[in-house]
Amino acid sequence: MDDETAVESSDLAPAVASILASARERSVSGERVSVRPRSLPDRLDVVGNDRVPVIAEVKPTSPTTEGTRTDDPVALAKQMVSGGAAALSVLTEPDHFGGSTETLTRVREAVDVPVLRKDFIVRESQLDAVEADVVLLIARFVDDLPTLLAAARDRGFQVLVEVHTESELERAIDADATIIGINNRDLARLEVELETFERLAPDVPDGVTLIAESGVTTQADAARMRRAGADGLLIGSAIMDGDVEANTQRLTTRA
Ligand SMILES: O=C(O)c1ccccc1NCC(=O)[C@H](O)[C@H](O)COP(=O)(O)O
Repeated sequence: MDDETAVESSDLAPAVASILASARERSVSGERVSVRPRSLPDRLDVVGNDRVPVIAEVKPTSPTTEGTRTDDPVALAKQMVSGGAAALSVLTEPDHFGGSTETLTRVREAVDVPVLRKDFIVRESQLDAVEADVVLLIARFVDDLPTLLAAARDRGFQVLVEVHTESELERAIDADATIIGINNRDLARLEVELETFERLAPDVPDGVTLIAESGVTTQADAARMRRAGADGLLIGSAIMDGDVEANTQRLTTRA
């Protein structure tokens, strides 16, 4: 089964349209994986008793970041864990985020927390060859969400389904997603509004692990997302900018 979406490139920021086009075209080959994942929901629960449960993101660059961070991503990942990160996210998209699947594999070997593969997965074949504890499916880009979700689960992955609108959230719920991320970043204008999470979170059923994604830069932002119901916060730019361990320490400390 190969899965493509009907999303119009003209509705997306140019960088996102280009990433989506290459995700659809990138040839992927490799053996089917069978993952024994570290549990993301359990880890967020445990860490959330004492600290802000943060999924810290190894994100060397991005369409909205100036410059590229070139230090060893494995060293950065270890600093994130030392700083109190509950879990990690590793960008594997190469052209706009400076990521790679090799980096993900090295990071996952070097730490013992759950690791999310952050990429634009739109076809089942992209789920092969690379192990991770969690994979991301962006609802907007996946037409047949239940089928791709099942394909990921069949390989052992936990699945974070990302949404940005009410209708995408409905699709995620209908597909029985158990981990849902509400992305505060709009992929058309790349603008970030924390109100997005606050607006959608009340419609997420009990029992779903709910992640607030993007735009958290201060302890006050983190507290705001927790108050609105986030079980975990996905934070990239604010951690990658400067001293990664100190930034993680600050953002995982309750305000
Ligand atoms: O971060 C970007 O510039 C970006 C641009 C286009 C599509 C996706 C993008 N980011 C992906 C993410 O989901 C974020 O890296 C993640 O949520 C962390 O966000 P932040 O803390 O705001 O860096």
